[in-house]
Amino acid sequence: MNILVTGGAGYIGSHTVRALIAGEHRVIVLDNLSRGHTAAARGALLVRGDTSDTGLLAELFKKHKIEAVMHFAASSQVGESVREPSGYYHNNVVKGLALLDAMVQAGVPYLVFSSTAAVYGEPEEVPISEEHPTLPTNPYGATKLALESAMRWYGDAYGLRFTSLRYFNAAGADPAGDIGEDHTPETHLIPLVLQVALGNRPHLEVFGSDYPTPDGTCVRDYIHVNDLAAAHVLALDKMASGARSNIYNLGNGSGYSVLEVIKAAEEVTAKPVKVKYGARRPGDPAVLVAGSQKIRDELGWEPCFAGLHTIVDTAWRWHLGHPAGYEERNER
Ligand SMILES: NC(=O)c1ccc[n+]([C@@H]2O[C@H](COP(=O)([O-])OP(=O)(O)OC[C@H]3O[C@@H](n4cnc5c(N)ncnc54)[C@H](O)[C@@H]3O)[C@@H](O)[C@H]2O)c1
Ligand SMILES: O=c1ccn([C@@H]2O[C@H](COP(=O)(O)OP(=O)(O)O[C@H]3O[C@H](CO)[C@H](O)[C@H](O)[C@H]3O)[C@@H](O)[C@H]2O)c(=O)[nH]1
Repeated sequence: MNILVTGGAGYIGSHTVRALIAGEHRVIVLDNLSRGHTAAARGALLVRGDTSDTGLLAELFKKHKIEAVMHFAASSQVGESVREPSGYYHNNVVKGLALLDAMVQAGVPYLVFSSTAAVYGEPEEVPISEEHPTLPTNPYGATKLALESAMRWYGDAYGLRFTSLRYFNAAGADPAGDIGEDHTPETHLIPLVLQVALGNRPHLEVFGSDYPTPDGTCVRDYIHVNDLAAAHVLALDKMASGARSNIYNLGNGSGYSVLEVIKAAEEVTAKPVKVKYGARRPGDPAVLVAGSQKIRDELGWEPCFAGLHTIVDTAWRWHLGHPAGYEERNER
C-alpha cells in the first residue's frame, strides 16, 4: 500500500517506517522536524511539513495515491502537557482534526493512530483492559482521548476506518543499531538512565518515592519499539482485509518500577547509575500495566522483545553507538 506516516522522523514512527518498508509498502513521511530527525526516516520519502497544512496533505494524498495514514505526529510529554495544555490541544487535537478532515476530503479510508495508556488515568485495576474507564490525569492523555472520540464519530458519519493503539511505555531500539530514541529535551526514563551510565548526565532524578507501590516508585509497562511497529503493520493489514475500527492496548503486561529499571540498566551496562530522589512529577499515575490480550487474540500480535533486560540492551547499543544522538540539531 501507499502509506503516509505523520511523525515518521520521530522515535516510534521511524521504527514503524522501517517495518513498513520491510513489508514492501511505499512510505511517505510527513514531519515538521520539530522533534524528529531526517536520518531517522531514511528509506522513505521525507516531506518536511505540518499536519495542519491541509493543502499539502491534499497534494500528498493525490500525488502518491495514499491509501492509509499512520498518525504519530504529536506532542507527547506528560509533564510539559500539564504546564502548557494549550500547545497540546493545538498540536494533538486541532491539527489532528485537520488531518482527519483532509483524509475524509480525499477519501483515504484507513488510519492507524498513536494513542496512549495516559487515556486511562489512575487505574481502578491492573492490568488495564480496553474497557477500563478513561479518565486522564493529564492534558496529554485528554488530547489523545479527544482525537479517539473524533475518529469514532468520523467513522460513523464518513466511513473512516481506524485502529487506535494505546501504547504503554515505548522503549528500546532497532537491534540494527542505526535508529533509536533521541528526544530533545529527553524526558523518558530509559534513555535518561542510559545517559547517566554513559557519563553524559551526572545522575537520574527519581520522581517520587512515596507512591503506593512495592518500592515507592512508579510502575510502568515497557514495550519494545519494534513490537509496537509490528502491531501497526498488523493493524493496517487487518483493516485492509475488512476489519472494523478498533482500539487496542499495547504493552507486555509486566510492570517495572523506576528503581527496577535503573537496576536492569546497571546490569546491562555494567556501570553504576547515580540516583537522586525528587518530588513526584505532576500528572504521573502510580501504576500503568497493560492488558494486551485483545490484540493478541484479534490481530495475532506477539512481542518479540518482551523482557526488560532485552529492551534496555537494545537501547544501550543505540546509545553506545550514538552518544550524542543523531547529531543533526543544527539543521533545524
Ligand atoms: N514514546 C512513548 O512512550 C509513547 C507512548 C504512548 C504514545 N506515544 C505516542 O506515539 C507517537 C510517537 O511518539 P514518539 O515518542 O515517537 O515521539 P517523537 O517526538 O519522537 O515523534 C513525533 C514526531 O512528530 C513530529 N511532529 C510533531 N508535531 C507535528 C506536526 N504538527 N506536524 C508534523 N510533524 C509533527 C515530530 O517532529 C517528531 O518527529 C506520539 O503520538 C506519542 O504521543 C508515545
Ligand atoms: O527523569 C525521570 C524520568 C522519568 N521518571 C519516571 O519514570 C517513569 C516513566 O516515565 P517516562 O517519562 O519515561 O514515561 P511516562 O510513563 O511518563 O510516559 C510515557 O508513557 C505514557 C503512557 O504510559 C505516555 O504515552 C507518554 O507519551 C510516554 O512518554 C515515570 O514514573 C516517571 O515519573 C523518573 O523518575 N525520572
